Amino acid sequence: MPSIAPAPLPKWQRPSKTTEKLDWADIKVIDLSRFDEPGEKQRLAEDLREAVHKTGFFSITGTGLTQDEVERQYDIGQAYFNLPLEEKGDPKYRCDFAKGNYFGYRAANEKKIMGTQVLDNVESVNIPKFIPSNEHEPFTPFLQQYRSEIEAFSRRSLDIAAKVFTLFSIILELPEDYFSTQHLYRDPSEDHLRYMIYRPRSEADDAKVQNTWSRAHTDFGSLTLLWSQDVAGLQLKTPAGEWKFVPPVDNGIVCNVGDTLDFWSAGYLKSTIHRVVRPPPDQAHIHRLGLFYFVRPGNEVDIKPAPSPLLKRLGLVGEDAESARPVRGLEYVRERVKNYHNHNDYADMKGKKFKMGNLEIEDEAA
Ligand SMILES: O=C(O)CCC(=O)C(=O)O
Ligand SMILES: [Fe+2]
Repeated sequence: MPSIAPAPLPKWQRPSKTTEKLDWADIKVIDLSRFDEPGEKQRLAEDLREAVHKTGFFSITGTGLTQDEVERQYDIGQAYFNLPLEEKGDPKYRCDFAKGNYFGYRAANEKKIMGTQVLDNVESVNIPKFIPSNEHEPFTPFLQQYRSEIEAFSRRSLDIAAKVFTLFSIILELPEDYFSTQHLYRDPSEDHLRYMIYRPRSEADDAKVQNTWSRAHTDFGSLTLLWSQDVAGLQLKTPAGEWKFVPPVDNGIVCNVGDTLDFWSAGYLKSTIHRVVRPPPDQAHIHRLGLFYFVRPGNEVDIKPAPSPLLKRLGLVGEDAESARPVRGLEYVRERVKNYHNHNDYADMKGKKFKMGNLEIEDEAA
């Protein structure tokens, strides 16, 4: 097939940071630039321990990605969302929520929020890993033009995540590759690179839904990489139950632990509740474009507490942890996506739990 040069794209403009005084979370920043030097991994793991145990949110810098490489992904995302709805919303390329399949396009304005008439304002597209088992998953022709650079970025994202998994393994006193080998690029999983945009609503509509742009939730997989977002809105819930804004970190990536890693570590690595609210007044008009990589567990991987000496000493896993009938990676993620998205109303889930086999997670603690 002759290669066709991709259409040139308008540059995405990074929005200015807010000048409002917000209640920011204290986020640990881990610099990965010396990751491969002797003793460095161990030092970084120690530095990270408290943050992952308390909230599971932290930032990484020194990832090897340049600003230009990252912004190119925003250019592609912006151009994609500017397509007419008939094109990006073609049913062939949409998420199939009835099956819990999150690959493809999720349209805005199709679901109501918290029982009101106010509509969901989020559009996203989830791009699966570029491996043979995903050949028939949705990947729209527009994005296909940029396939080689999207694929390169997707692969590098998981390479970065693998470094974080190494730190988690060290923290739990497991072999260094314990988690990274359960999240290999070549193995089928629900991993995806995501472009996501929130469309501003009127102040009056936002007020009807308590300013909710994305309701409180935990992430469904193992680890989320969220490229530094200058439009404030993401908030995490602290162990004391307070909502705090997650601060941007220049040329950094905010990371947060998801449900499956929380289960895998018997709750030692925290999958913390977070949400997105209407941005502060100086940013509330901005179309809030975001870039993410969601790492999910391998489809066939057993989600059960790891045989970690630390977790055993803490009494978090018993010696017999190996015998319970575990839930598998694909099973958990598909069921969780279905439960979350396959309906017409993003209701308030305060106090509700999601259960699957021996796994249970609170969507939002009361
Ligand atoms: O848009 C954001 O800042 C966070 C979105 C999020 O939490 C998610 O998509 O899981
Ligand atoms: Fe999330």
